[in-house]
Amino acid sequence: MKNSSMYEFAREQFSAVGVDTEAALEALNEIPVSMHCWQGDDVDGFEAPEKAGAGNGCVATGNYLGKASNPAELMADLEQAASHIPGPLRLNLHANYATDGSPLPERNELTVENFRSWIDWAKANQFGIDFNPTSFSHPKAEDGFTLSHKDVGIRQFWIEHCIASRKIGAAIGEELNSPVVNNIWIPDGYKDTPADRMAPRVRLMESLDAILAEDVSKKWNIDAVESKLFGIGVESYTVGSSEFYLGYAATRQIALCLDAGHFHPTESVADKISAALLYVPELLLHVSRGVRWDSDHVVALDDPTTAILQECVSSGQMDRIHVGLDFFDASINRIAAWVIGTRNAKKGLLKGLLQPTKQLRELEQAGDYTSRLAMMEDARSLPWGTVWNEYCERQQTAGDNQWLGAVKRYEQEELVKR
Ligand SMILES: C[C@H](O)[C@H](O)[C@@H](O)C(=O)CO
Ligand SMILES: [Mn+2]
Repeated sequence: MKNSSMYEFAREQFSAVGVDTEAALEALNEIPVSMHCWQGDDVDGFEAPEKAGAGNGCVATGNYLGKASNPAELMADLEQAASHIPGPLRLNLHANYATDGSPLPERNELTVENFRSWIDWAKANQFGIDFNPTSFSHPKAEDGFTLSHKDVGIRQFWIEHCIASRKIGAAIGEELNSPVVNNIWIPDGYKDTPADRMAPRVRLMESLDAILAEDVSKKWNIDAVESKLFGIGVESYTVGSSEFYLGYAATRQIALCLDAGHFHPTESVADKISAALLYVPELLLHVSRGVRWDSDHVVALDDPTTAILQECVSSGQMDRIHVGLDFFDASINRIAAWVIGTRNAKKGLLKGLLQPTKQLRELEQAGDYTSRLAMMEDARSLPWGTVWNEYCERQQTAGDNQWLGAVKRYEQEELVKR
């Protein structure tokens, strides 16, 4: 049976529970997903090799062939991945991926011109760009402290880097006519029990205030802050904890980043969305998959991930939520990792858009929880996969089970040469 006939049948089934699949497909096409550049090279970046790894708060494990090691390779790999992903995409760029300038300036002196090739690439490929200061993998982050460092000189260096990143974000946003989400994540914390939990947090708060004090266009640069529960070597105390950043983002009215891997494994990140949005203007999601810990596995279409993405759309707050990805798996083909994870994020959004939300809310309002559960559970077996394949077809992108061959060919033709 052709997918188009199957789609007509699926459309009727959704329509029977009050869901308009055409409206869902239109809405899906309005939600960009920000693909992170760092899946392509295990978070290495393009700076001097001696910097890579120093004070690195991110661990990619595996040694799959074909890692990108220069801008041309990373851009080609991104294009290969994007060709198998339907709908709008953005590029989530880290400051240590600066391409232009020889030698590259220190991080606190970076300017938009150091990212000129990325801007040209984004224009050519119709991507928006998001940005991140890189406060790790650097000699000044070697002891694991940056914006909360007790040394005022080191703190100042990272403050200047974050200010430079905000200016870069605003300039890119204006040039691409698409605001840049600029997300601050720092690795700061202690392996062992601290004697003073307050002082580093006061320093972090003051550093962030100094960063935000710089007048940068709010129209083109959206500031976000990302919390974390713990990291390898930072098991006992993270300066930028969830409570710290929720309070900070709420009081400074900036965006809060929720990384799905940065909470206790039994916490529901989906449940945090509506609560946080009462107090912060916007959210950035780092869609990721923690396996036992913040392992940054490729996004799967598992229940917790689906719940997060469903909640984004069913909350009716999608215009205040930015969807970004954050995983890095070096044990499998890196391009396939991007394709699988990004398609899954989009599938989760589609599943949310295909939920009979209005009807479920009416049942809830009427106190008919039996029917609410029955409808919610029956909705799970509606043929959303057929609607997804219709979307892929309309976007001239391969449907499920049809894209991997091209990625394997690219591996044989390009990646093996590296
Ligand atoms: C590379 C990213 O900035 C990083 O993954 C950060 O977002 C994070 O989640 C660190 O655990
Ligand atoms: Mn993250």
